[in-house]
Amino acid sequence: KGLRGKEHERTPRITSHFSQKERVTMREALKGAIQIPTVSFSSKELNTTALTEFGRYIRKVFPTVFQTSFIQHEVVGEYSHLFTVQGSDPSLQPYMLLAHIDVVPAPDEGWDVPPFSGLERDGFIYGRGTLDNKNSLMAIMQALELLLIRNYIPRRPFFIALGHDEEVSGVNGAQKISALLQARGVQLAFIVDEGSFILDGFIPNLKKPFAMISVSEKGAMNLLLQVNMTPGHSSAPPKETSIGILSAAVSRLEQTPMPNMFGDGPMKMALQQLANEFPFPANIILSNLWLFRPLVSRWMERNYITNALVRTTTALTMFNAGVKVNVIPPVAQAIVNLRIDPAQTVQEVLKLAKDIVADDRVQFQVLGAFDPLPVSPSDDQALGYQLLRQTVHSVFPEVNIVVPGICIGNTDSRHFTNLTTGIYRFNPIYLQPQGFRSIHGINEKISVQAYETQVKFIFELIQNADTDRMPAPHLHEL
Ligand SMILES: CCCCCCCC/C=C\CCCCCCCC(=O)N[C@@H](CCCCN)C(=O)O
Ligand SMILES: [Zn+2]
Ligand SMILES: [Zn+2]
Repeated sequence: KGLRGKEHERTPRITSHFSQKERVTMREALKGAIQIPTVSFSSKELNTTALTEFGRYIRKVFPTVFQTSFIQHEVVGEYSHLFTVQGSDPSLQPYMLLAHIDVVPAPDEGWDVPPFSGLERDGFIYGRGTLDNKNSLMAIMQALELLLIRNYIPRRPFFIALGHDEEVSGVNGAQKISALLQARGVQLAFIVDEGSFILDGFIPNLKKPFAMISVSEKGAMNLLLQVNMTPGHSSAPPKETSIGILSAAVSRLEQTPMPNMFGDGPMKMALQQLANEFPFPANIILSNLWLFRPLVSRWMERNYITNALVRTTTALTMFNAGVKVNVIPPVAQAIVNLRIDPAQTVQEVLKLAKDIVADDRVQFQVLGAFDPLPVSPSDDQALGYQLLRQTVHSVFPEVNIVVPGICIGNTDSRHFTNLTTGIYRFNPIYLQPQGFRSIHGINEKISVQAYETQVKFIFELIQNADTDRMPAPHLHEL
């Protein structure tokens, strides 16, 4: 199965029809992946046994990928995987499909079925990772396996990168893969990663689902706030304690939202492109943002998810104080997790936070921070965006709106800005608000049908990418 003599040869298009046996095999393969508890608790606490087992598992369920001579497989950072698919036309710029192996913890409480059972119930496969992100990982590998079984030879070279520590920063997985490719002089046409969906029911009055391809992602900052006071006997307390001062400070942060930044970024473009899908008068309002921008920016604030799309969010996530019931606490500490709007920077947000707290007794320490990601192109010449748009239209003919957006969470793709300006975050599956809450929450699940469609999507996308022409021009879906 080498590429010798196959240079520039086009293999005929293969229809994405899967046999009953293949459909059973692919769903069982996903269940098996869910059963391996590749949990990242912290950057120092990964389940390395499970990560090793996962490496063995993908070799077992995708044998053709591992046996194909024009595909090179490397383990990076001990547990991450990089596949280099040569492609028969090296003159075409490569792209990358990205997914991650690790998942966040999932205590059994609250789940209808145990989170690592991979059980199927009423047409859904349940478990941690079914939406974030073993569905993508398995669909990418499965689609390639099925294409190879059908003797498909990709024209355009591409990489598959499977990070093992995305949930705790990606520094030992995605970041090392990125450095390795940079050292090899690789430049990518585009990257497709997790991070957005075909959104259904997120916007009141908008009945139709639409695909949102995230072209940027928010920055982040973990801020430690600390107050030190002289300890003493609780029978004669001072007027204010470290706990009281710190509580007031974090409460001010929670009660004072960061400024609404809705303006010229991807979200404005998204709402303009969605305008005609709304009933009167919202359609008129959204088509005339030059006039109604203040009204729309306030409307976006009303729901906690759309609110996250227009401003830096402030989440109080940890609080620690006190050593004994009758001791005035010497120190109180809190951690605030901020997600930074693409129109702001870490430094601007840090200053805003200090101004809101406005109390010199509170010390600030930035535990970790990075700026928002640059906005990837979504114009007619943006190959990655147009290929995704084309593939959405063919695999989901009922979805006629594709818009650019921003990703409110962080993804491994942020480690690849050195290799490409085209980073697109998109999972080809329908997501309702309930599904959104299940990500990192309880009863995360994917329908068997949605997973099969995700495999079909990647199967089509790989073939669509094997073109040297741009997909048909973008007809503004207004
Ligand atoms: C007008 C349109 C309304 C749209 C509503 C938007 C709905 C948002 C949909 C999906 C967002 C899901 C985000 C999934 C990606 C999150 C990945 C993730 O959890 N990353 C972690 C990384 C942690 C790294 C350690 N620092 C995270 O962000 O916490
Ligand atoms: Zn994820
Ligand atoms: Zn996650």
